[in-house]
Amino acid sequence: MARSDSFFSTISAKKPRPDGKPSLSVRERFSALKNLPEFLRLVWQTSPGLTLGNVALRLLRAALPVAMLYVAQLILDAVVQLSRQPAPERVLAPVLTLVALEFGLAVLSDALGRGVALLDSLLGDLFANQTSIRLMQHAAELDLDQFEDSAFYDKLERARRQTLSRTVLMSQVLSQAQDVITMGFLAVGLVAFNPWLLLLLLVAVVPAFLGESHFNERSYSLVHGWTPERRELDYLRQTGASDETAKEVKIFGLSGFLIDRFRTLSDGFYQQNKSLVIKRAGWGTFFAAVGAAGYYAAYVYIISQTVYGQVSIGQLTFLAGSFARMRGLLEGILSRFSAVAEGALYLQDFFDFFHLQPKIRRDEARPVLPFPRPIRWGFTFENVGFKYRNAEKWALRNLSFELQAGEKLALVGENGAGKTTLVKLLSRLYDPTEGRILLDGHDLRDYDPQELRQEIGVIFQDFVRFQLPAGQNLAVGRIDQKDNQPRIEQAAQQSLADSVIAKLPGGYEQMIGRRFNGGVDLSGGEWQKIALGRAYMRDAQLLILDEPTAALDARAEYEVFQRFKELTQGKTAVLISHRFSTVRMADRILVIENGQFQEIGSHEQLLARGGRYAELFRLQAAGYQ
Ligand SMILES: Nc1ncnc2c1ncn2[C@@H]1O[C@H](COP(=O)(O)OP(=O)(O)OP(=O)(O)O)[C@@H](O)[C@H]1O
Repeated sequence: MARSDSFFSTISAKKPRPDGKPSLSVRERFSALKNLPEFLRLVWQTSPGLTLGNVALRLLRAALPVAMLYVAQLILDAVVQLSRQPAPERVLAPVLTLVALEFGLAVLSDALGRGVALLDSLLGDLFANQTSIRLMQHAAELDLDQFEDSAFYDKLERARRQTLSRTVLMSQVLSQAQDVITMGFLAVGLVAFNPWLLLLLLVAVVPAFLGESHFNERSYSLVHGWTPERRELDYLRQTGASDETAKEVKIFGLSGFLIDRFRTLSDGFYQQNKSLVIKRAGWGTFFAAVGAAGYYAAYVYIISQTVYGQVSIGQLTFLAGSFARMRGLLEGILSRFSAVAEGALYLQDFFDFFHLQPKIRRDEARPVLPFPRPIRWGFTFENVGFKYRNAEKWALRNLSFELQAGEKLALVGENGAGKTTLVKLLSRLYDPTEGRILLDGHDLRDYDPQELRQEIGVIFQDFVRFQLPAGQNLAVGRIDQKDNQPRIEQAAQQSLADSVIAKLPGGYEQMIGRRFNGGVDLSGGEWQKIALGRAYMRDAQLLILDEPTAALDARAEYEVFQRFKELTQGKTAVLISHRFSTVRMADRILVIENGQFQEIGSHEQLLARGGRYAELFRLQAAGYQ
């Protein structure tokens, strides 16, 4: 074998992982075990009853192998004894009693095994469900900004993927404890006979353990390092075959492109994994042979002791059985140790994810102001600047203006000008990088973000098309009112969604979207009316509509805005639109260009001013002539 391929060179070289980090050392692996107590605490919290039952059954089961071997020894010795007596004096009854005892133990062992498997599976299912829930809860608390960080996504992805493997880890840890106890029982018998046998056992098993743990470490490194690519693979798989993308994939003939990329990535992983599993199989065979040699050496020794009359035939079977069993157990314990250590490493990702804390949250150390009801003066932007994570360019800079209480303000600007960003800052999905935003004279950060969001109704241009029944799709605007049918119907009337719902076969109960059975899809404009209804579900003091009518026909748009003016009387509203027919209805219009303040004023004032707004307005008006 080439030097570079040898096990010893790979174990010593600390090869870099595909993600550039060095591979994990044995010490790192041991230190990952520190995650186990916290993990076991979570298992216990999942169900103390099932956990206790599981441990009790496993303890009982741990004692059975040595008991069965001992009964087998008694049976053989009794048989040998009997065979030496003259035939008429032989009595079978004591032997049969022993056989019945062994039969009972065998049945008990099987029943306990099944009981353990049952409790493992129930506990595992509960644990997987609870961790998935915790995962969703925690993800919901985090900042939007964190979701835009790819390292965060990788963490989330690893944490999510491990929901199932963590239940495996749980039974591995419990089985480990069970096997250690069984080993302890068996070791007592073996040491009593000859302590050297125990040493022989270690010599037979330890190299296999080292090999196994080395390859586990490499396998973890490989999988860990490939997380971004595996995320991309999932994305490609989803894009290549999903209802949402099928239309464009077909029209643009994208399937070949997607499949090529998938093939390149998946082949890369396959090749790296293949070389690893081949090496693993080779070294595994070698170490298994070493283990077998150890076992047969011990066997020969025990046989010779039997031949020379040092031990009985029954003891021979007990010792040989003990040794074989211990070898199996020790191998299992050691290799499971590296699997457990590997699982504990993955656990690190899981806990890391839970240790991520949002920045935008109520600061307990800072006094929190009650949200003003009603808002008295409004919002003030003071020299506000914002840069997205990892972005070179400022999305907004030096922005100062006032949004007065009760005012309808329209935002105008070309694509990428920063309109949506402004709205995200207003609803505290992000905090400004520079400057500050005030509400009634106080920094927005002095209010509870939760309360602030309750007072704001925002419909974004990329609103979510929830695959839910029509009524609930509206109710997501205020989910605690999901059973308040009159309120849902009122919101539907206000947003014109009522006419859409009237045409659905199932009315408010009709599932919308094609993902689930019996779902009906809507047109873009119909979806928009539903989304708009979400804003009316709220009793918000500030309503923000980010291009709410882009997909509506001219008549619907006119109606929506007539209603919008009526329905938001006395409320503050921000409206983003590229249609000037809509924009001109606002009290004032703020024009932004390249993230910078350009001008502000009423439609008439801005036209008279002859600036950017007037230019854009005339440009659009010319299109209609
Ligand atoms: N999540 C993000 N990460 C990095 N950059 C972003 C992100 N979202 C927006 N940007 C950038 O910030 C700038 C402003 O984007 P924004 O969405 O606020 O523009 P907009 O005026 O709403 O555009 P449109 O009219 O196209 O909706 C753009 O240059 C955009 O590329």
